[in-house]
Amino acid sequence: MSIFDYMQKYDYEQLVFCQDQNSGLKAIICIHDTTLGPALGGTRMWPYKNEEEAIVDVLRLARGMTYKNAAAGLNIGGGKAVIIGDPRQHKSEELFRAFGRYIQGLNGRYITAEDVGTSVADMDLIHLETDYVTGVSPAFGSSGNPSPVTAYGVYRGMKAAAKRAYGSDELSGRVVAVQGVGNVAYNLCRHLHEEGAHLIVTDINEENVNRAVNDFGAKAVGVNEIFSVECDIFSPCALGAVINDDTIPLLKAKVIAGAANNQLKEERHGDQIHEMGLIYAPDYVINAGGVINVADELQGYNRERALKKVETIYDNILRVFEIAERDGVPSYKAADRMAEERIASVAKSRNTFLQNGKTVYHR
Ligand SMILES: NC(=O)c1ccc[n+]([C@@H]2O[C@H](COP(=O)([O-])OP(=O)(O)OC[C@H]3O[C@@H](n4cnc5c(N)ncnc54)[C@H](O)[C@@H]3O)[C@@H](O)[C@H]2O)c1
Ligand SMILES: CC(C)C[C@H](N)C(=O)O
Repeated sequence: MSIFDYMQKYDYEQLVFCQDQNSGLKAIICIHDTTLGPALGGTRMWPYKNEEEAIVDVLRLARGMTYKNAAAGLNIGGGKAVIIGDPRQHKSEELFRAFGRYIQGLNGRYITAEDVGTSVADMDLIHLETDYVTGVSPAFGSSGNPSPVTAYGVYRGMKAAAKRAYGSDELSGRVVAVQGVGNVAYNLCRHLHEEGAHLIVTDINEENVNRAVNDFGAKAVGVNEIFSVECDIFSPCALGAVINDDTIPLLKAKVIAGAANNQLKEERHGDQIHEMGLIYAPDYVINAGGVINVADELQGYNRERALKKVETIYDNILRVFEIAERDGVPSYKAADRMAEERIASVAKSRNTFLQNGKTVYHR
């Protein structure tokens, strides 16, 4: 399919290619939809094999942010950026500053933040060239690393999913199996441990496993074992596509609730777990804490206000289950409907009330 055909199919607004010979920057910024507000989404740095792989990724990720931001109740549209390169080798001040200048050139239509392969330090460099970056160091009045706040949102969403499955959101005594104990999941484990949940963890990084074992008394298992352990809740917090033909038959949990993006390998896997009676908290609804936190910076960052908003992930997850019941669909489809209904209703009200062609922010 041609790029324009694909953009037309999912109604993308803009795709921007950025090249800077001096720093070696090769980046792509994608703005999917700005109905709700400026497009906000992180910058991923990844050693893509070729340009096509990078284009496909940025298109998919940007559309995902439209849904994530809408479902979270933010007045923010969806976008994302990718930098082609190895984050362990190709980072430099010049590269991020060049990238920042391209973002500035979009004059606020796209606002960036952290994603896989980028950090607060990288955002600080981008910030030297543009106003349109979030997740910058707290020293600049910004919100810093989004991961702990993402974790808090996942914890809240997990409680809502437990309520749906077991009639109580109490996690004390529940067994939670966590796949990947990195930045987000370490903080998630802390919340779960404090509430009295029992943790089973795995990671390809031994140091991360040891940290969870030592700090929270977690039981460590092998990376393939995690899918089949006896537990109440399975929490995918590593990479995407872990709910698939191979793993579904192994799962013992009644609830799936974790931080990873794109957990379902294909939509049909969402149908399959629904038919099996599993309670699945859709990934982009439960892991929206990070973007809710960085979006708060657009009003002048207030951590208390941001955390209050992150708490509403609990209600958003329950609302998804209500829509699923209302429409007789799996929860992943219900989440899409929740996001689409909100975008459509705001678009309609703008058509009705906007007469001067200017953008207004509905708060
Ligand atoms: N950081 C955020 O604020 C945020 C926000 C939304 C979504 N997410 C998503 O949540 C997930 C975790 O993000 P993070 O920031 O904690 O990343 P991270 O890299 O810090 O943690 C991921 C962990 O998973 C481990 N891992 C990778 N492959 C594995 C495998 N096959 N088996 C077991 N462990 C494996 C890694 O070693 C690492 O410890 C990612 O999918 C990310 O896209 C993160
Ligand atoms: C804006 C970022 C903090 C968003 C985060 N990378 C996510 O996937 O939700």
